[in-house]
Amino acid sequence: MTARVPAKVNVQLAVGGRRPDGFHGLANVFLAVGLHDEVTASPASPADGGQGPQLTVSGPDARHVPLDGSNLAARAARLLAERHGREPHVRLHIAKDIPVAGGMAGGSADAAGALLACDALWETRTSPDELRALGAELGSDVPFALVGGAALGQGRGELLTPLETGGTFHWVFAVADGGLSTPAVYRECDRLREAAGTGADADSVPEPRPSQDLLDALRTGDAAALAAAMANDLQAAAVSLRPSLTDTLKTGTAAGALAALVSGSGPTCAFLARDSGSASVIAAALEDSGHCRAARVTTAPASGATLVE
Ligand SMILES: C[C@](O)(CO)[C@H](O)COP(=O)(O)OP(=O)(O)OC[C@H]1O[C@@H](n2ccc(N)nc2=O)[C@H](O)[C@@H]1O
Ligand SMILES: Nc1ncnc2c1ncn2[C@@H]1O[C@H](COP(=O)(O)OP(=O)(O)OP(=O)(O)O)[C@@H](O)[C@H]1O
Repeated sequence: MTARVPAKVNVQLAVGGRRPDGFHGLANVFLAVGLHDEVTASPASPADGGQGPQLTVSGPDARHVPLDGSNLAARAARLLAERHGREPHVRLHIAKDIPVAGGMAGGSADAAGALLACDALWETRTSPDELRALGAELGSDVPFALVGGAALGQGRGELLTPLETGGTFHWVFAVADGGLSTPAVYRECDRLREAAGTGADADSVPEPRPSQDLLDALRTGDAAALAAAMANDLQAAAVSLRPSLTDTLKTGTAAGALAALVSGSGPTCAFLARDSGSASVIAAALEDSGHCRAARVTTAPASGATLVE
């Protein structure tokens, strides 16, 4: 059973104060984009070796993906098996195309794909609500990878409200050399807030809210209006940890992007383009500049995790 799962960009990431549990309250507007990982689950028996899922990974970034029990796809398979009182005997293969530690929720996509593919293989018939709840136990971005399209994530990002979208948005993603750690970027966001004297806790940071202009732009498919409303509260923290991102962002803007922003916790940078022609021009400029490892052109919205086999 193979599940195909999209990456995401956060067109708005409003970060509230740090909560007592260490997470941050969010108004997180997710948009699924057309870069995908595929997770294949096939039968395995204990005789094949090991107790838990047996994992293999292919793709250009495969060497950066952990193959031990910490892998989010393996954790997802174990969690689903435990919930259904069965052994997690399965072979999992991840065909990885989403940049690793890039702020595009690649690990979360693999967790969502493993939940869906194992549920089909094991015929455990888990409801979509229960799959999303299991996903939330694995990570804040996992429920969205199951749902796809566009959605507002509240709480720590796991409480989803689907959003309407009109038309197709054209994107370019500048993939950086090396990743950024999501917890480190949230910590840097707190540090910058404390250094600015505003405080970082939930009682000192205003409640994050989605922008109505942004939701309207998504609904009407108005790329220029979406560009004007996009914002990422983690961008300053990602740039503080990786100052060279400023050059990447400037390169895409100079090449005609309607807007440039860091994708989630970075370091991938996202550029919204007017149309597919403009996206190609932006991608070529980014590749020529040497400010990124690769530039990927794609469209949004994309569907959530889907079984393809
Ligand atoms: C940056 C985003 O990708 C935007 O969608 C997400 O907020 C991160 O989601 P994720 O990678 O699924 O993160 P999780 O695995 O849930 O949490 C990893 C770590 O990120 C930080 N974290 C995550 C989500 C959140 N709302 N507040 C946080 O402070 C915490 O330090 C947490 O221990
Ligand atoms: N299946 C997986 N694919 C990639 N990384 C994984 C996976 N499982 C665990 N990891 C670990 O998680 C870390 C973050 O990987 P991931 O690619 O999900 O980052 P990200 O895209 O920045 O996440 P997010 O956007 O959700 O914050 C990696 O450095 C790796 O150690």
